[in-house]
This record gives sequence, C-alpha cells and structure tokens, in this order.
Amino acid sequence: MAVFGLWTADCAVGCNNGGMTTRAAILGPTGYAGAELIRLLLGHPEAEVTYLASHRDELPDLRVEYPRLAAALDPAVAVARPVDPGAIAAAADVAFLALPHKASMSYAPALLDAGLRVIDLSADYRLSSVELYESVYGVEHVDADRVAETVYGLPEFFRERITADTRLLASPGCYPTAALLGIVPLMRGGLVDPASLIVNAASGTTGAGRSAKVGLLHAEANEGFAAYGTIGGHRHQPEIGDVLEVLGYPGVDPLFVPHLLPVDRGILATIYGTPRAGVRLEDVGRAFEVAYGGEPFVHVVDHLPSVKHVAGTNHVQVSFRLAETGSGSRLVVFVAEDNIVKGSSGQAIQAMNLMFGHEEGCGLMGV
Ligand SMILES: NC(=O)C1=CN([C@@H]2O[C@H](COP(=O)(O)OP(=O)(O)OC[C@H]3O[C@@H](n4cnc5c(N)ncnc54)[C@H](OP(=O)(O)O)[C@@H]3O)[C@@H](O)[C@H]2O)C=CC1
Ligand SMILES: CC(=O)N[C@@H](CCC(=O)OP(=O)(O)O)C(=O)O
Repeated sequence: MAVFGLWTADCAVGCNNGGMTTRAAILGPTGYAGAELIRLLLGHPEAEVTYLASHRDELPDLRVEYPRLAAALDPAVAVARPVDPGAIAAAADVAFLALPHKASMSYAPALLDAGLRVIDLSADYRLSSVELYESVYGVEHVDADRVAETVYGLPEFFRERITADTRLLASPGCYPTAALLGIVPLMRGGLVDPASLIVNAASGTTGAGRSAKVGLLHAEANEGFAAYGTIGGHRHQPEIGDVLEVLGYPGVDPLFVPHLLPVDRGILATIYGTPRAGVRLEDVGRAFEVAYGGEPFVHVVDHLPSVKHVAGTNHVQVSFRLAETGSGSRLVVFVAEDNIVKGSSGQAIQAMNLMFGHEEGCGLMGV
C-alpha cells in the first residue's frame, strides 16, 4: 500500500532555517494520517518527531507497521510509547492527534493541561457549536468549553487566526478542504446562486482509514466506482455549511455527494453551480486569482486536474469551466488534492508551521 511518498520533499525549499526546531508527538501513529505525519515530518528540516503514542497494550514498532519508515525513523522513537501526557509534554512542543473523532476529545484536555499545543486531525473541534457537533456525531462532547474557541486550520481562509497564540487547532476534513477551496471564491465574488451548488467528490481509499472494512477489500473496491453513505447526510455536509456560515455565508449548504475511488490517495471534487446573470469566464478567473494568487499551495490551472497531479503533495489544483447547456449556463469547478496530505497531515503541518514561526511552506513545497 503506497501510503508513503511518491516523492521526497525538497526539504530546504520554503524554510527560513532560523535554527529553531519544533518537537512533535503523534498520537495514532499506526493510522494512515499518523504515518503520513511521520513521513512528512521526517522531511521537515525544522521539525523532529520525538514521541509516538499508542493506546495498544502491545506497543507497535512503526518500522514494522510501515517498513518504508525504517530507513529514516530514529530507533529511539520508532517503538511507540503509552499515551502519557506528562511524558509527551516533556518530549514535545506539539501533539498531533491523528485519532478517530470521539477519541481526540478524550485526550486533548490532558495534553493541553500538560502544556502542549494540540493539532487535532479529527472532527472533534471543527464545528462551531457543541449543539451542531452533538447532532452530527451523535455523542456528547466531553470538552464542550473549548469548541467555540478552537481555530479551524484552513490557512487559505483563517490564516490570521493560526498564530503563536493558537493552542488548539482543528485541522479541516479532507472533503471540506476541497469543497471550500472551490466554493469560497465563488461566494466572495457573488458569482453563483448558492442554492444551486452541488459538490460531487471522490476519495481514494486511504480516506476511510486503516481499519478493516469489507467495502475496502481489494476485491470489493478495485475496479468499482460508486457513491456511498447517505446522500446529503454525510458528516462533512454540515462541516462545509458550518464553515461557510463562519465565513459570512449563512444558509449556504451545498449538496455533498461522496464517492469511493479505487486509488490509494486523492480527492477530486467537481462542484456545480448556476452562475448569476451576466457572469463571464473572466469574472470567475479573477475571483480565483484574487483568492489564490499569493497562496503557496493552491494553484489555479487551465487543464482539468487529476488526483495524479497532486498525489503525495500538499499542493491543490483548481480549474473551472463555464458550460452552456440547453437549460442555461452552468459553472463547474474542479479541485484536486491529496486527501492525506493537503486533506489532513500536510495541512496540519502547514498549520504547525504558522503556529511555531516556520515559513508556511517549510517541508511541504515539494512536488
Ligand atoms: N485518512 C484521511 O484521508 C483523513 C483522515 N482524517 C482524520 O484523521 C484521523 C485519523 O484518520 P486515519 O489515520 O485515516 O485513521 P486510521 O483508522 O487509519 O488510524 C486511527 C489511529 O488512531 C488510533 N486509535 C484508534 N482509537 C484510538 C483510541 N481510542 N485511543 C488512541 N488511539 C486510537 C489507531 O490505533 P490502532 O492502530 O491501534 O487501531 C490508529 O493509530 C481521523 O479523525 C480522520 O477522520 C482527516 C482527513 C483525511
Ligand atoms: C473514503 C472515506 O471513507 N472517507 C471518509 C472521510 C475522510 C475522513 O477521514 O474524514 P475527516 O476528514 O472528517 O477526518 C468518509 O467518508 O467518512
């Protein structure tokens, strides 16, 4: 399973080499997101993996779990240790929680109390209200007081909130990252009828995590392609709407339809909307240029992007078309990202860079 790189980052690109090192702990290192954090941090010239924490009784050796890591992982770190907040705080500055939702919120308070800064890759702190979280995830939030104050770690739209003062950061969902990068410029430009927006997205199988599921067996998923879940009821549907509301677009709730794509990694989101009267292709181009002209990781391209163009990287490719049909104009936006890099672990490191004073692209600029 090719979770690990198709390439190795050119580590020096995008770093200030100011001599500072951020020490990172990873909870959930045996999962796909955790392992990808290890891979990316091993290539980060200003970060160091100092503690891998597992809940297993028999603590895993990451060189055995992911043999590709054996070449680079410090033997003193490779065997995971227990989830002991005091010991983690002694070894690290930041704890990445690469854990399922519901598990993260049970660990975050003790880690924060121990003095760590926390970057949570799960959904536990992403939504803006406890009520919304509890209705979507069907459980009581055990750390409710922190929900409203947590920073949503999508730098392209919340960069000014991701700072040296950020103690708890919720890294965005993989599908919401792609959907929001495609939709927000359209909303800012007033280019589409919000009620017409549909997000049709397909994810590689690593998006479903590493635990065994029948639908992810090679014989079930390979050579197939289908939508899944409850259409309009996937847990990322409310995350997309909630972030749009926070950004000033209340009531915009694009229909989200997820599909399982039989590749290891990658998401392609195809976003449809009805353009407002008089909107021209140049208007759309200008809106994306304004949004992403200065962004290190979001690239507006002419070609139709593929998951293959961004696999293994923190880069996102965005393209758009205005199509004339017998029943009127349709605006179509295409967003390609790697679900476990820009969709989770890379994006989490992008946020870490901002939180700890590294150049935003440090360790992530390679293609
Ligand atoms: N995969 C992706 O593309 C993306 C993932 N995410 C999010 O990142 C998080 C991790 O995802 P992913 O790596 O795919 O998931 P995996 O299922 O692959 O990994 C989960 C990890 O969490 C550990 N774990 C499970 N339950 C507990 C617990 N109660 N206490 C401590 N550790 C636990 C697992 O350990 P063990 O091996 O022992 O079971 C494993 O290391 C999830 O919240 C996911 O939604 C976000 C965006 C994209
Ligand atoms: C293919 C697949 O199953 N994908 C997952 C979403 C990916 C994920 O990890 O969810 P978060 O981004 O919220 O953490 C799903 O549909 O539930």
